[in-house]
Amino acid sequence: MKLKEVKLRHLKMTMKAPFATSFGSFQDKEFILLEATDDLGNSGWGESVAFEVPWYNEETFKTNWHMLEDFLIPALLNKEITHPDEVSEIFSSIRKNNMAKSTIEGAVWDLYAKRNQITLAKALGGEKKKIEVGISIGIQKSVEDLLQLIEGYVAEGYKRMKVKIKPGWDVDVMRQVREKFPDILLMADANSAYRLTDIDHLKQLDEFNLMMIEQPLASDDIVDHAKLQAEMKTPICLDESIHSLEDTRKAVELGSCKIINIKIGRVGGLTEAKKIHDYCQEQGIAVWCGGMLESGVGRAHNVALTTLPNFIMPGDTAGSKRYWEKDIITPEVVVEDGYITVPENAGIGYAPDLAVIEKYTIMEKTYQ
Ligand SMILES: O=C(O)CCC(=O)c1ccccc1C(=O)O
Ligand SMILES: [Mg+2]
Repeated sequence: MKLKEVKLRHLKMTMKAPFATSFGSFQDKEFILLEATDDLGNSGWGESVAFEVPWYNEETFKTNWHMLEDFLIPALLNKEITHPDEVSEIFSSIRKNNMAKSTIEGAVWDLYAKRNQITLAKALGGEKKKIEVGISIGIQKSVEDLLQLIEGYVAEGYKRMKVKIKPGWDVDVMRQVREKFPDILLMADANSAYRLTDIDHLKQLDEFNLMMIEQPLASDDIVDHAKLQAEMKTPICLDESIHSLEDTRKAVELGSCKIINIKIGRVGGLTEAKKIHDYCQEQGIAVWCGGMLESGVGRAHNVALTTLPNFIMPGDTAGSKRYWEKDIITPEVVVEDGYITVPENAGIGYAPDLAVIEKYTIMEKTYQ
């Protein structure tokens, strides 16, 4: 297959409610949608999960646009590609910029599946017909607000509650959540808000029977996480620290975590995500699929990846309506009783709605 044309669109969508983490709050989401057209006229879709501000990692949607326009699109246009795994090889001389790489690599995977008339899930080797999902809940104004939200999400059927924490919004909050909901699957995500010197404070979280604590320490650390894990009963899950299979191997060998959150963008695409999945499966390390407040296109990729067998814990891929008044795909991603039914149409399985996409588009540019 050959990519004959690539279109980048800069979209702006507004979430129903702000989402607050230890590093900042989001409501407007500006991001890049990529549409690649092959030699048969098929369209493959990818989404950049980089945010406007480099809080979560060093990339932004503008650095992604630059990388795509100046390096990544030219490296793929009109090149014969037999399998999407070749994309990461072609990009191997370009360092990092994983979210930029993943944007176009995802579109190539979608095209590959569409050309073979199979679902993206099947192309990846996934077999689940439905996937179990949880929900990630931002920092709230009051504990009452948080408890009320959790009550609603439990009633909707979400299988696992993830509560964002930061210094001043942690042990007491988790205690109150656990008291009110003694039996739910519960976890906390600190987004790197602590240091190893906070170890005595963090150890108090061991009381609450949490499934895991996600990324408590620095976003570039695996050494201090190993020291913390040795002292904590609660499993540590790494998010920000893991960019590749190599990072995963080192973290597992050091004992830095017992669980890995796989985000396709953070690791540079589906091929690397699958490698991490396979390695963790061999090592007995559980994985689950993280989220980046995606639109329907990125969400569809997450759904497909989660069909792989070692995604044994509910992910952060909530339904479209948790984020958007109107998502950009038809149908939207729907969660019923905590499950998403994996779509059966070829490729990502949801159809990007061009009319809706146009409404959210600020700028677009085509490359041939
Ligand atoms: O609902 C989602 O998409 C996941 C939300 C989430 O937790 C998150 C959102 C933005 C940046 C980082 C994270 C994270 O997983 O750390
Ligand atoms: Mg996280």
